[in-house]
Amino acid sequence: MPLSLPLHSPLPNTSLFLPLSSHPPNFTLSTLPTINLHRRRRINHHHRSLTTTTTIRASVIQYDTTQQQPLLQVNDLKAKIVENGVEILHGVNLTVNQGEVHAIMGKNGSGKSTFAKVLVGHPEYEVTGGSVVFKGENLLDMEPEERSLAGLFMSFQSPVAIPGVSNDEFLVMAYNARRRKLGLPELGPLECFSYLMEKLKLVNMKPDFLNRNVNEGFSGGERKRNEILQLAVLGADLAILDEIDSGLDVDALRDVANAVNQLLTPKNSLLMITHYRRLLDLLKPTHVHVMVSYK
Ligand SMILES: Nc1ncnc2c1ncn2[C@@H]1O[C@H](COP(=O)(O)OP(=O)(O)OP(=O)(O)O)[C@@H](O)[C@H]1O
Repeated sequence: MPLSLPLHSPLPNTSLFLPLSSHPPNFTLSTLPTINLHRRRRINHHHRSLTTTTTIRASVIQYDTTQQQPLLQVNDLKAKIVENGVEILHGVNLTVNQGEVHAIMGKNGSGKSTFAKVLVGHPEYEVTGGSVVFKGENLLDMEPEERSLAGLFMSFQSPVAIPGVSNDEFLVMAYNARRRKLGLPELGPLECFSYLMEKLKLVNMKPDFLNRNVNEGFSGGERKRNEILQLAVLGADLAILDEIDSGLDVDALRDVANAVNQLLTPKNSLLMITHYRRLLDLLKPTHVHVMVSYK
């Protein structure tokens, strides 16, 4: 069923653009448009209503009526750019429960990528206020690597190359580190090989990708596909995909969406940033948030 709200634009109701000091209790769900959403097979609800969110200069206000286990709880998160001290996030609130698929949309420069990068501990940003709880733990106290080992995964808009490290070396190293963290024994070379082959198939990638250095010489689309391979291999409780659809041709987009859909379970969640409806049609979000710059 198509969404009735033009998802690429801010909410039409200007009364929703709140002053920065406003909090969700000022609003009730009935003041917001409720949209019938695609039925998701993995959730046993025949009908879900879409929770619409508005953001003021990167302040997300969310209306959540679900009762599932919270995976990520962001409360009044504020962050600035380290280099110039400019505050980009002015108090973001967001809750992602297990089994949910959230999409963040909004204009260029509204702070979507900054928000995602702050969640994974990107060194360009400094958190100046608020809290982030991930799986019951204070995420902001963790180093970026610990966040990843704890089950947070992010695909970047422009994933970087790692010269001199082959894809399979990287994946085996990262996967075994995650297994250790989960208290599981490391996989040996043969077990790893068959595990990686299975994941390559899921993403519809050729085995020769494993021998190439991570992202070195990869086309834009290959880099994006490779990000999903990393997600498939490492697994994640919360996967953040930042514009995974940009620059992908039709076949690659379908492969990426198929793989992501197969990786989703009622226990894990997805937070995707996108400008395009076509990804929403393929990944069927349970919640859509619109980030709006307040000037
Ligand atoms: N490291 C940085 N140095 C300087 N400015 C930055 C930095 N990171 C973010 N910004 C600025 O912060 C604002 C938000 O950027 P961000 O990339 O988060 O926006 P976005 O909503 O993801 O945009 P887009 O849709 O274009 O990807 C922009 O004005 C951007 O120029």
